[in-house]
Amino acid sequence: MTHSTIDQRAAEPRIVELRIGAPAHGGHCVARHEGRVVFVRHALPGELVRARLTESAEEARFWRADTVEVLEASEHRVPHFWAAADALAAAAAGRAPVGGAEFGHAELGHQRELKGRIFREQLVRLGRTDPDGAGFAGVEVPAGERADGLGWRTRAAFSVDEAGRLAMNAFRSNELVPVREMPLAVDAVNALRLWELPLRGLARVEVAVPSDGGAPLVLFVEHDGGAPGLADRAAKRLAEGVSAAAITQKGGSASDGRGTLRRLRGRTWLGERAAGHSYRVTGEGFWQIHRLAADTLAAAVLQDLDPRPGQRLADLYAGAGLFTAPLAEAVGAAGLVLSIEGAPGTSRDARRNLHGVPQAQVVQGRVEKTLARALQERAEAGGDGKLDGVVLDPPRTGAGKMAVRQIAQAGPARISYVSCDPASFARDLADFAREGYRLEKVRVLDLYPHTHHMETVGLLVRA
Ligand SMILES: C[S@@+](CC[C@H](N)C(=O)[O-])C[C@H]1O[C@@H](n2cnc3c(N)ncnc32)[C@H](O)[C@@H]1O
Repeated sequence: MTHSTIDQRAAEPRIVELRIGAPAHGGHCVARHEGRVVFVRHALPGELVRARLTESAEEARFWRADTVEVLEASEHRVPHFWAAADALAAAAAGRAPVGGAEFGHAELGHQRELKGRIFREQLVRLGRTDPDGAGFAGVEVPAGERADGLGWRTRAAFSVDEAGRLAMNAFRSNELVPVREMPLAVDAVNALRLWELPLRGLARVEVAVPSDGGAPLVLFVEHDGGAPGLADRAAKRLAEGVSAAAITQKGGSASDGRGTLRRLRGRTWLGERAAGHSYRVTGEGFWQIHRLAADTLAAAVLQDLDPRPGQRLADLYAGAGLFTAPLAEAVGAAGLVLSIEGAPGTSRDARRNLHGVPQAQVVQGRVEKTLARALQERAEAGGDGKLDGVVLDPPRTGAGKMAVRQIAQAGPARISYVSCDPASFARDLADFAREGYRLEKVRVLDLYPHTHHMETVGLLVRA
């Protein structure tokens, strides 16, 4: 019996005809084939499609499929804006579409409607919470967004194929698809024309551009033990003013403190501005991806937490200190913002960004391991170890029970929860409910147009 769920019979793909049902979390729609659930990509609710089974092990509870032909199209279907990500064009050419624009075949308004349905379903099913009771008013478009939903990514990561071409991965696959544009990225990324650089022998290329349009930083990721000088050669071909660095990955990324970042030209960091503050973000260090996200989220968090002078707050999963800086300003010298970030490189950025702000206490470590201890230390130093408010912005996996319990034990009156995943947000909501918190208000922002992702900002208060 095979334990692989990937359908290896590529020479003889199994095509099935499916009537498409509801949208599901993760960028799929649900269909049924001979009683079994099939998660179908690149289809829309109501459509009749022919789909290639991409995972179809007999023993699997559900299968996966990708649309290759639309027999009855939804009224919301539109031509895909990006050939490399267009599933139908890819199927016709006998290749897979690149991931990262999996909703590009739907009108933008319909994409947001689907995200709203998915969000509501996750909250009710996993969070036992009615989002409408918390004022959920549908997925919002951030102020300043382009009407076509393109040109928003300030960060992009590419692979390099064996022929040295800039490429991206197909969904859940090692298959590399060469690309010569990235329509979701800001113009400054496409203006680099990375696909024209000599990349053969490099592992990946990552690019970041400051949200306000400053000079880009290109990271050339070298294979461990790869030929020397490849990154230097590619960097020389970049336009003047573009910074470049090389990373040799030894099982991790530079911001994890396990890789090495080598300056090739210009700076190894980006200067970002948001919420009236300046930030330095090194190499691979975390910064919000959508050009409008940092300002939009900081404003939402400040509105929900409503910080006052002298208050004690915590910014958890703090990154380079995006929320810590404005919160520290609001609580003033008599207050406290405990800023906890796990990645050593990103935490070093936070330390630099908050240098000279004594009320911001930067702690590097995992929230679930450090929060209770940091508060205990404050209690031993004469405080009560309590917090007035908390903002948490965990990675896709969410905060988890241990972190939720420690946050609740600190007794904050207000918790602002920023989330990029409705499922983990919903699960954490259920844990917060067990600790006596309820969702008072929730907003969902479309900070990832043309993908299935969404950003949530929830305000929790004591029940
Ligand atoms: C979604 S980002 C948010 C960063 C920041 N709030 C911002 O908006 O720029 C999540 C951050 O959490 C960090 N992280 C992931 N797991 C963590 C953990 N268990 N404890 C602390 N930080 C963690 C990541 O390194 C990343 O910087």
